[in-house]
Amino acid sequence: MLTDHETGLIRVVPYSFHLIVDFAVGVVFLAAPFVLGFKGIDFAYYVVNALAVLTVVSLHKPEAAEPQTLVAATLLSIANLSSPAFSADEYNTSSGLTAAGAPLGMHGVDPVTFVNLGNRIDGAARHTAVHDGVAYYFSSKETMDKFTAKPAGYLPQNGGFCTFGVSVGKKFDGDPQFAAIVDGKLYLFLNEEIFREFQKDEAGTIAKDGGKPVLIRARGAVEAIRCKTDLLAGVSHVAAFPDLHPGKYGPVGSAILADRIYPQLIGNDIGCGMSLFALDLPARKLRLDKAAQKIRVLEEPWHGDPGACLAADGLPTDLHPVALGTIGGGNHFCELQELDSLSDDCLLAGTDIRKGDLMLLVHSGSRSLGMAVFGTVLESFSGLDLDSTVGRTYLAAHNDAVRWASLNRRLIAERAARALRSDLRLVADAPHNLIEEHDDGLLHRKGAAKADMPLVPLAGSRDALSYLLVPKANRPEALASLAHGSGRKYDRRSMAGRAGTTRSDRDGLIRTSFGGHVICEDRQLLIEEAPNAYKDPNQVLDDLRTSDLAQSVATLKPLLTFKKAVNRELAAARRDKHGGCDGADPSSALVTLSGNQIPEFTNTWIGTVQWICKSPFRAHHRRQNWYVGVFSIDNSDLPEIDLETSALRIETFRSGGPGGQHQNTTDSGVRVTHLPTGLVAVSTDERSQHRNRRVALDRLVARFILKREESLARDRSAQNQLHRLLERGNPVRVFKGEGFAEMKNQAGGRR
Ligand SMILES: Nc1nc2c(ncn2[C@@H]2O[C@H](COP(=O)(O)O)[C@@H](O)[C@H]2O)c(=O)[nH]1
Ligand SMILES: [Mn+2]
Repeated sequence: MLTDHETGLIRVVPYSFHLIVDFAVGVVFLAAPFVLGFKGIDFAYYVVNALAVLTVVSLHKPEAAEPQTLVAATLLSIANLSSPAFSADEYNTSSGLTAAGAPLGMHGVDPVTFVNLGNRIDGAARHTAVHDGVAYYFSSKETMDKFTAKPAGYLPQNGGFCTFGVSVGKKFDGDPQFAAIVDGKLYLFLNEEIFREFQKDEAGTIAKDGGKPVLIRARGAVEAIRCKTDLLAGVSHVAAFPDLHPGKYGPVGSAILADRIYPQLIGNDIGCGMSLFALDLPARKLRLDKAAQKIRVLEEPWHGDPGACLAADGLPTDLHPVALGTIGGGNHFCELQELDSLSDDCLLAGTDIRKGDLMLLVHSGSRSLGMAVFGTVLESFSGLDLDSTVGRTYLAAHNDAVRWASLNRRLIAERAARALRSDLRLVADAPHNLIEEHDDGLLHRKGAAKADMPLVPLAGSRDALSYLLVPKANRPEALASLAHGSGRKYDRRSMAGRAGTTRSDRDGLIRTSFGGHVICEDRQLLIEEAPNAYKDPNQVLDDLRTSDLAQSVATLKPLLTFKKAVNRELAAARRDKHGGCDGADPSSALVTLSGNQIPEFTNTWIGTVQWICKSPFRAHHRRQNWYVGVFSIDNSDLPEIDLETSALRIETFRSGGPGGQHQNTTDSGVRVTHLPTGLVAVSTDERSQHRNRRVALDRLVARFILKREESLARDRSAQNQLHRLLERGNPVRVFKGEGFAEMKNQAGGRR
């Protein structure tokens, strides 16, 4: 056995040598305090360290590695408790961990010999392959290579859980001693008794597992969704899809019908969705390296005409123009893909797409517009009544954000297409975070694609195929929705230990197994969004197919994924200014106060506050005096909108909206102007003037709230400049030390 010292002078040494060195260190540490006459804490320090080293060395038995494995296993399982590892939910890894700490599948039995020859042979740790976070042992390199080339051909069904258990909705250990191969697929069972039960009705038991894909693949999330929807009043129907996973406010991959509006179910990225476009450029003509340079334009602000674009899409001409044409952070992306296969041309007749075409898949939402809209109802955990002013106002602003997000995806695609000198046409636009008014209630889709349309994209990951789906129309229980992606397997925080841990690992993250490129110059984001953070999209597709919810008509191969580029000149300038660091730490903070004695309180703080202490963050900095400027900002004079006053001008006009013939005979369109602010809202959405008036008023209120949010944000950034006015000296309060003890003046008052 060898040990690998990644940072040592001699990297790989025999394990026995490693043990001898450790043993010698232990003996020296034990002898040193006696020889050198140490006492007290020094004595204890050496003895405790010596005993720890010698205990670990003594645990080793050369012929069997179990003790170390056990220690590692215990530590790892404790570590795993604190970071959700969904793979434990999807795969049966009850046989423990490998020596390297990965969960072990199939009880260490070689799945390839089992499937190919029906032989149950134990694999060896030296032939280990890891798939989806689970390790499998193989009896030879040949079987391991076979598995790596095509894992799906050898993996046990139902994640290695007992097939009979799964058929009755339970997850029991699947023991390879009790196994069956049916149609080339491997099924495992808990014990002999259960295995005999299975033999009574093989086909029936296997068929039953196909009906429960969600329960098998995401049990934790299903339990979470049940809890969540049990707590919400007025929920009448829930549909969950195979990409289901826990989200910040609620389950992602779900459609929920309720009689109230639950903004929390949608969160702040209102209108997020996937839009797929076909380019007029065949993949064979693409120069990937050149395209990678050109597509960086997406990081620059967009310089188009926002007013014209917004108006053309029936949106207010000044609705959040600043962020238009840009992707945003998180897992949003613009991906250049090749149409890899097309299953049935006639199904796609309308779209005129062919194998070998270049496509763009854009995933983006409503940026800070959605955040501002959500910010107005952040605390409405018990939902909003559709007939309340706040409910209608939220929904109107939400609807605008959904349309804004769709327009934004189109603008992003147009920018990318222009950079690649190509035209483009829309193939599918499917939002997946939105609320819709339906006859039987309010349909909340969170990470569930709107599927009452001919084609729906299903995103894989930047290193997996994506798919184009045709939804099945005859499944009302799916609430006109579908899976939107593969869904997260690991949360963002836990990705730090799962990807990009070594330099070569990190370098690998910007290449894909399809020979593609990834542009993501934010290292943390690159790791958080690594392909292994996601479930297998092929499995999601399989689940959709077996549940008869959709069929795939095209596969899309990722070539170039754009997420985030750094403007190198700007970054260098910023680094120079901040003396080598990027100046990313916050230099000011905004504190909002409420209550009735605010002036009395703030008067004792406004001015300069001094802190006397060596900085715990800058150990070598000699400075001991730090100053903070405290300024008061009063935003209580922002006007409230009052719809009952004569401050409104309401005009009607002949509408070009969906009024059909009706539109020519009456003035159904309504324009409302709020005279003090000049804000205008228009509606031609409805046939009746009365309803258009209501919609326009709702829009006006929503726009007013947005304006307030935007102006507050602007004020905040102006106020952040205040720290430049800081006076160093003459402090109103002085604090000392890491405990911030306040220093008093001679009269015993504040200094
Ligand atoms: N083709 C790509 N798909 C990706 C990428 N990163 C993530 N994804 C998939 O998109 C969905 C988006 O999920 P959401 O809940 O945040 O809307 C996710 O489930 C993945 O399947 C990528 O770079 N390329
Ligand atoms: Mn999304």
